Amino acid sequence: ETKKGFRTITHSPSDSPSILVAPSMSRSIFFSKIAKKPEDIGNPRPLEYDFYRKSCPQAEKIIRSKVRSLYEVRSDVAPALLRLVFHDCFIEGCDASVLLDAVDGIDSEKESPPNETLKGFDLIDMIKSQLEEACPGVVSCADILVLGARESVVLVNISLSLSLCGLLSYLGLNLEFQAGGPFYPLQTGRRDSTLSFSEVATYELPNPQNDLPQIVASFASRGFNERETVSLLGAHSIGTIHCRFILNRLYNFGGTDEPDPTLDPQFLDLLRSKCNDSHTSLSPSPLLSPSSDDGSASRSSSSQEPGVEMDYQGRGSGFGSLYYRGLLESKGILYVDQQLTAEEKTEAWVRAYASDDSLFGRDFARAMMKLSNLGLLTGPMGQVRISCSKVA
Ligand code: HEM
Ligand SMILES: [Ca+2]
Repeated sequence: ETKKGFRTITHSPSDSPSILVAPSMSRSIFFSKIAKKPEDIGNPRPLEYDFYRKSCPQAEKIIRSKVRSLYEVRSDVAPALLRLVFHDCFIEGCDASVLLDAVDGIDSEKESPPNETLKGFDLIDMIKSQLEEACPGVVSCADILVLGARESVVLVNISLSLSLCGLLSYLGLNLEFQAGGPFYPLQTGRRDSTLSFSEVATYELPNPQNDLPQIVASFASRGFNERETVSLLGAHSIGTIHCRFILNRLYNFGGTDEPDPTLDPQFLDLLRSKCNDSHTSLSPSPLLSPSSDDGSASRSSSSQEPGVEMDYQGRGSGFGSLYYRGLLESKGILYVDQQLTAEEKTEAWVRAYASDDSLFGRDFARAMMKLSNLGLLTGPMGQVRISCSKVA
């Protein structure tokens, strides 16, 4: 009873000025309707390395092997889990709030417009059910999200370096390669929220049409500097962008009836060949015009929607550096991506990462650790859900 409504906000982004928060959406008003402050909660416990060592010693191993086995059969596993952790941690911290279904007429984050094309909920459920078999009620969905994203990053890099190794040995070059990319250590012991923050997600997740000052302000409101922001966007090395997010750049940029003039002309042709004009009327950007569509319906239909692979040249190797090299050649797919080269203060980092993979790897790993530790909700706050989409 009193458990429901527990919420700690160690990190409260709207306390700091954020141009992305609509004035009408005052957080305190929103919370006061649904959140009760617990009377006697004790001190929150810090995270620990291998938090589950006694309660569920095989937890991290189960997550790793499940992500790996899913990755072998589904190529979208890594991008789905990586994006999911960003969308969870950015909104009220890493508390699995993004996974909750709507209940009793309260909208869920999942259904908020910026989350309409999120994927990977089914993957989290599969991992969770294996953990529930091994240790019922012990491992939080929030920890599954951060650990699952970390395993995805490692896998992407392993497979990329292996394919590079394969190519080199095919060419008769026997160079030694260290497989595996930026692995980052993560502490555990996060707990799951009992609340979903639909309005916060709607107004505070960055929009693909944001310009550089908006991107910088948005990430700064979560404690990220420009260097960290540029490195995090390197996540856009993998996955798919649906056409709806870039149609305006291709056909009618800022109402001009012309494409975005900063796009490389050949690249523009390539993107147009994947996203033709007829899609314009079919799919207005949900991020520009929030719709009342059911989130799950548009999620399943978005898998059939046309899109552009982020590694569009089949570039294979190079999580990070090839994304940044693309930006230097005016071949950013999203408007936000290309905005990273709009000013010297961020372009300098784009250049640095374009030419130095290991610098990028280190910075990305550090920024992912920081992202994974936003807004901690630890015992005795929150709860451990049994099913990740429902409050326990
Ligand atoms: C300014 C900040 C950002 C904006 C506006 C943004 C926006 C977007 C958009 C519009 C898509 C395409 C979604 C679709 O077509 O379904 C996307 C995909 C993706 N984003 Fe971001 N993003 C941002 C930052 C990040 C960060 C920080 C991460 C992770 C650390 C991330 C990870 C991903 C991944 C992995 C995908 C591919 C998803 C997939 O293929 O399923 N993004 N992003
Ligand atoms: Ca969250």
